[in-house]
Amino acid sequence: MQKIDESILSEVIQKRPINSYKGNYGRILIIAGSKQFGGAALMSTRAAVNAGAGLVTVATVPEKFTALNVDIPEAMTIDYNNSKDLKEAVLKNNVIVIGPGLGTTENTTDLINILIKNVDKQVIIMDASALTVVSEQNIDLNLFENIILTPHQGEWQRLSGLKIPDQTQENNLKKINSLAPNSLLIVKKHLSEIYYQNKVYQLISGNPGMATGGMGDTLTGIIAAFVGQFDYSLKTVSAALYLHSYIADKIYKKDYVVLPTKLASKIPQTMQKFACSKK
Ligand SMILES: NC(=O)C1=CN([C@@H]2O[C@H](COP(=O)(O)OP(=O)(O)OC[C@H]3O[C@@H](n4cnc5c(N)ncnc54)[C@H](O)[C@@H]3O)[C@@H](O)[C@H]2O)[C@@H](O)CC1
Ligand SMILES: Nc1ncnc2c1ncn2[C@@H]1O[C@H](COP(=O)(O)OP(=O)(O)O)[C@@H](O)[C@H]1O
Ligand SMILES: [Mg+2]
Repeated sequence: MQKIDESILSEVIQKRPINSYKGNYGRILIIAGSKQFGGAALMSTRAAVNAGAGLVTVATVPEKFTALNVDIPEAMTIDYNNSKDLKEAVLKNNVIVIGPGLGTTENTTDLINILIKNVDKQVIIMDASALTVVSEQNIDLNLFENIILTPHQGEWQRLSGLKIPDQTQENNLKKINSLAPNSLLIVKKHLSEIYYQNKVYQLISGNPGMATGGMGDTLTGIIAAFVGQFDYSLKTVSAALYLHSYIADKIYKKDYVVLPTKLASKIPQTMQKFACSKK
């Protein structure tokens, strides 16, 4: 089993070419949030914008537009219950996050079905409520050509049927190979693991200060921005996962709890540090 360490950051994070423009850095659609869980959409979006995504659109409930526009004016907003707008956004964007804060209502099932009908080669990052609904409704994950799954251990238990003590690397590998062999799976926990193409990779950073609501939502935004700017590969996703915990570890040296909003605020300076450290 390979470890994911700091060297991945300078390997993946690139200095920007002088004549580049926002269109070079990914079009990200984040389908997230609900009346109850607006913060999840905000935290995912903030992380995507701060991690350098070129253009970010959030599909959410209109009640959250003002909060989003005030907190993250860089992002655009659409109503996910307007299926025409959502369909257009799915077609237009190349990386799509679905799940944070959606809740497990029929509405979330409808959103997943719209995605299934309209998606082609876009990279899907499926998290949180979308994973729970997929487990409950037995939705076939193989309908997505490029999919990254980011369950925590509770969500992975629902998806895989494996109880937490049984979530060994061997069992997880077997399960993902039968559920969605072409996916990239991140099982989030202390020392998160990536399962990809029949191999396991383990993160060697992170801390218990990260055990706070919104930390996973923030990760989805970072992964989306990285895939949008760099490429869809194991290395890129590993770098996104590492950056998240790397910044959290720096904050944890001084702060008892690692606030997701604080973590997000430190993404641009940390990325610049690794981009500039390249020879
Ligand atoms: N501010 C916000 O709007 C927030 C919204 N959130 C949203 O709330 C919805 C429910 O997500 P939750 O994850 O809270 O609830 P879930 O019900 O999906 O997961 C929690 C369950 O999983 C179990 N569990 C086992 N191992 C776990 C682990 N390592 N980490 C977390 N849980 C573990 C817990 O005991 C509990 O039974 C999602 O849509 C999520 O995105 C959360 O992200 C928190 C912040
Ligand atoms: N004790 C811990 N050690 C290391 N990382 C942790 C710890 N607790 C939580 N994390 C990390 O924080 C994130 C939590 O994700 P998640 O449970 O989905 O949060 P939320 O849904 O509230 O946004 C994951 O990346 C997980 O690995
Ligand atoms: Mg989560």
